[in-house]
Amino acid sequence: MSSSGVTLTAPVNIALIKYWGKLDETAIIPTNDSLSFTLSQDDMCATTTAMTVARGVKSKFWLNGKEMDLGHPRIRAVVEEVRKIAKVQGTDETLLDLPVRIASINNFPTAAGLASSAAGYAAATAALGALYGVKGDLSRIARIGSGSACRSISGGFVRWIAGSTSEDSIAVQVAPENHWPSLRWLICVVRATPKAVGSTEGMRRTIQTSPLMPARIASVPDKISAITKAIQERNFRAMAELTMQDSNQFHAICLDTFPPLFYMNDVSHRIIDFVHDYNRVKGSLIAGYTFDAGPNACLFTEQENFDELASVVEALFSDGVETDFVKGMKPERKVDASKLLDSINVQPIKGGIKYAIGTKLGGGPRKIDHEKFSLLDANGELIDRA
Ligand SMILES: Nc1ncnc2c1ncn2[C@@H]1O[C@H](COP(=O)(O)OP(=O)(O)OP(=O)(O)O)[C@@H](O)[C@H]1O
Ligand SMILES: C[C@@](O)(CCOP(=O)(O)OP(=O)(O)O)CC(=O)O
Repeated sequence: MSSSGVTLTAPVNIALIKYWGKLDETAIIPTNDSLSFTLSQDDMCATTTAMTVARGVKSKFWLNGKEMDLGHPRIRAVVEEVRKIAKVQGTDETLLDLPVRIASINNFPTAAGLASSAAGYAAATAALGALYGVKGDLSRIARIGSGSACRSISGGFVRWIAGSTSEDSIAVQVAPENHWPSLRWLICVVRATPKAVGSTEGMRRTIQTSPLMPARIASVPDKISAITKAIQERNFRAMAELTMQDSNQFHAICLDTFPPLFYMNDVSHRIIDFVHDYNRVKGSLIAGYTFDAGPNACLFTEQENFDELASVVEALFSDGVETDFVKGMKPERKVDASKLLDSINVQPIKGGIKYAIGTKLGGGPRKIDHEKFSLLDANGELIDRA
């Protein structure tokens, strides 16, 4: 009954210079360029299967095992755009006319400020693109699903060029995934439940009400140039400073929005204090942070400091009960942080961080064995992989 199917994974990306604000809400044209770091899919990813089914069978979409509305404007826009481009490129129209089934799962919290929409729409775009044989740039298709998704179409460091039309608002790679192999990330899950105000609504409110927003938009081009140079030169200090400052500015803009957007919480603020104090104690800027639209902290450092950073974070913020605190890429060894902790002027918050995910720089979407890992059976029905 099924005619063809594709299964693949797509990565999360975390912005170092944030996207926040749209000039065009439907086409998702942002107010400014943004620049991100693609995380390894060995640790965090969205997995998506897309397949055509026989005429007369209903098209369907499942997210994390739950059926969703395929008529949702964003997912529908992605399906329609992939089909439109495939048609122009000469794909057989009988294939494009068949009903489609899509199933996706995230192996990390959904809608909690950990860029699930980025990985999810990049996976959907790449899977549909492969299903229909689309060639060329997929980033502008992923962008109409969720702006930040365009950056998950490539690995390494990626810049989303704002552009001014649906055609020229695309993501391009600034440096490949093997450019800076020593970088390590520790994604600290402070809260895994969906946030109160989603990014789309939050940025709409900011555009309408924040008097500080024009100054931020004007400051972004210089920041993009400076961070691109820092990345090219593998200058950790410059990259970390620019990233932390941009995260802080983004959250200042959120507070300047009316009514205000409180994405970070007390634990997030304590983590920020900790990173600055840790750098002070170490006598050098060796760790940085950035926060998306939620309280979860994305900490980063280089490989030589990763084990110590993970141990100190665990000592200060874990509940002390969870034995498997760091998931994903684990530290090679536990470091005795007691001496260091004596010098750090930050009060612990026990249980403030539920768990952390260790990871590094990674590549763009990758096809996986459809027969083995498909989320749909041969009839296009959901396979329970929970
Ligand atoms: N794997 C997926 N496939 C398709 N759509 C997804 C997937 N994962 C998430 N989404 C969509 O993205 C929405 C969540 O987006 P939202 O921007 O609110 O959160 P987030 O992406 O986790 O956080 P942020 O963008 O602030 O980092 C979900 O409600 C769903 O509509
Ligand atoms: C804070 C951010 O993570 C905002 C991401 O916003 P989304 O891409 O989720 O928003 P929509 O385009 O409305 O879907 C910053 C960033 O990733 O650049």
